[in-house]
This record gives sequence, structure tokens and C-alpha cells, in this order.
Amino acid sequence: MSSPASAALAGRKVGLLFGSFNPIHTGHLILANFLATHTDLAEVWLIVSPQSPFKTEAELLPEAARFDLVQRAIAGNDQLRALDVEFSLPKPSYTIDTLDVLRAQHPECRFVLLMGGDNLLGLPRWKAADRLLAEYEIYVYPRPGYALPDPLPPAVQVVNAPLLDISATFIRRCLREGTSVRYLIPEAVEQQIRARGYYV
Ligand SMILES: Nc1ncnc2c1ncn2[C@@H]1O[C@H](COP(=O)(O)OP(=O)(O)OP(=O)(O)O)[C@@H](O)[C@H]1O
Ligand SMILES: O=C(O)c1ccc[n+]([C@@H]2O[C@H](COP(=O)([O-])O)[C@@H](O)[C@H]2O)c1
Repeated sequence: MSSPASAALAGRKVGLLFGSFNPIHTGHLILANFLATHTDLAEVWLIVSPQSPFKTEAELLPEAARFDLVQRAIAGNDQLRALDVEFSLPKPSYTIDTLDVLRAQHPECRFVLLMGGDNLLGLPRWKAADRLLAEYEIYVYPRPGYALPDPLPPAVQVVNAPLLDISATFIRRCLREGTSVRYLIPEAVEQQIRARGYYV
């Protein structure tokens, strides 16, 4: 695939932040923007997973609605991009399969996996974990309450990003209970959630 956007990324590193984004919140956004602006990453792409292999979430909004909220959240930030590439892949969403597709679509980019310390601890249980570690760089941000493995695998670098103790679980609870989510999610996301009656 060759477009002006992909030509600009030739040889550059692109960070991939995978998640359910149910819904996207300020914690995700601060992290993604920090990684796109304070590291050697040219862009960060947020990949909305229809179904994470390890999550059985009763309140999972349809993927198209979660993707729409991500797009609203990052509108105007040209270093962040939302991808729906996993929507046409089998479920659950295995990261290695998505990476194979992305690498074929964007051979010009150097993809870097972004993950929290919580996910790094579980990585040995991911599909083709050995390939993930051998073929990709991984930037890990510490998450409070989760110690990083010692020693770290050679492909892993720690990035000390500022982190907010916000989770999508907490946001959904606030919406259900009718308490404020102001500043925890962007205003445009809150407006759409309320207009559509999501998570009540
Ligand atoms: N507050 C946060 N700060 C930094 N990273 C986060 C934060 N919340 C989630 N992440 C990371 O963002 C990615 C996507 O997260 P996910 O969509 O599962 O959100 P979540 O808030 O953890 O959701 P849930 O509460 O439903 O489990 C994961 O890699 C996760 O580690
Ligand atoms: O590929 C795997 O085996 C795998 C195992 C667990 C999680 N993931 C991906 O990691 C992302 C975050 O997952 P989670 O469960 O923390 O929301 C999400 O996009 C999942 O599809 C991927």
C-alpha cells in the first residue's frame, strides 16, 4: 500500500496500542499521546479489538461503537490513528495475527508493541509469544501494582509514561450508577455515550 501518509512513515517506528477500549478514557489518551511525542515513535495507532482472548466482558459495546468513540476521542491529533483492522479477522483477536496483516499492508513501517506491565506478565500465555518477542520491539509502561519481570526480555524497553489510575471498568460503573465521568473521558466521548444511552 502506498499513500502520502505511508510514505511519510517509511523507516519510522509506529507504536501499536491494542485494547478493547470499552470505552476509551483519558488514561489511554495521555499514554498514547505521551508515547507519540516523548519517544522515538512517529505515531501511535490504537487498535480496537473486537474480543480480547482473556476477557469475557458482559458489557462489551459492539466494536463499531467502540471504534467510533476512539475516533471522536483522537480527532485533531495527527499522531494518533484508530484502526479497525481486527474487525475482519477471526475472534478472539490474537495480536500476532493482526501484526502479520499489518506488516503485509505496511511493509514501510517498523511496528513497536506497546503494553502495560500487567500485560507483559501474561505475555508468555499469548498466541506465538516467542514470535512476538523475537520479531518486535516492545515498549512497556509500568502499571501500579505490577512488578516488571527481572531480567526483562531483550526486546523490551521500559518507558516511564505518566499514568492515571483510570480503567474502563470504573468508567462503566460511574455511567451505570449515574456519577460523574467529567474529565475521565473526553467531552465528545461522553456526549456520544449519553446520546446513545451506552452503558446505562
Ligand atoms: N489508565 C491507564 N493508563 C495506561 N494504560 C492503560 C490504562 N488503562 C488501560 N491501559 C492499557 O491500555 C490498553 C487497552 O486497555 P483496555 O481497553 O483493556 O482498557 P482498560 O481500562 O484496562 O479496560 P477494563 O477496565 O475494561 O479492563 C491495555 O494495554 C492496558 O494495559
Ligand atoms: O494474542 C494474544 O494471545 C492476546 C492475549 C491477550 C490479549 N491480547 C490483546 O491485548 C489487548 C489488551 O487485552 P486486554 O485483555 O488487556 O484488554 C487486546 O487487544 C487483546 O486482543 C492478545
